Amino acid sequence: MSNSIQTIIILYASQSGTSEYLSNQLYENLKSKLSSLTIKCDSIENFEQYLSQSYLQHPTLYLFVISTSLEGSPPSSMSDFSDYTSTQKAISVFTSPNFEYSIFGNGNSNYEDTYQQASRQFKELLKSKFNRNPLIECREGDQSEGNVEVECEEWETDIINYFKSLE
Ligand SMILES: Cc1cc2nc3c(=O)[nH]c(=O)nc-3n(C[C@H](O)[C@H](O)[C@H](O)COP(=O)(O)O)c2cc1C
Repeated sequence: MSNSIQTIIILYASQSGTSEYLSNQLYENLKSKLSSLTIKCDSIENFEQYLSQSYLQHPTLYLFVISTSLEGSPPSSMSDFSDYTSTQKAISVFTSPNFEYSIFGNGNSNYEDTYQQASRQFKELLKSKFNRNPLIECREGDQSEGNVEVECEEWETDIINYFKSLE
């Protein structure tokens, strides 16, 4: 299934703009390097528009870019999505054979106990509850290591290489 992906949807959860910025850069770069695909980029607030059966009639790759915020919580823009993950609708989306995903986590390891908590919780949910593995290896950027942009660029390279390898 996954080799016929025609659509990539980037959904970002950002509190103060870093993940939004990374997502917009990713969007521009993927559009120019994977020009035959349909690519969209939006805040995770608008998830319902994209996690829909109309998109999932065909294999679709969802790229989640998720920051961890205060005390390990997800950004406020992700709260409706977090509620949604325990609904019946979400079960049909996350178990759809056309749902493919990867996750980029954005955090700061100075917050030792809650480092990357928001992205890791979502990753764990997809694995343990829905038995789904990422199509492309998930990556994380650590602000305290100053490697957020580099890691995100590596992730972008992995994504591009995946599609180029199918050509
Ligand atoms: C008030 C505050 C609390 C934070 N708490 C955490 C945390 O618990 N765990 C973590 O990994 N990063 C934490 N961070 C780091 C953010 O994830 C990091 O700054 C990220 O780049 C913010 O992304 P955003 O601009 O997309 O919201 C925190 C940052 C701030 C400003």
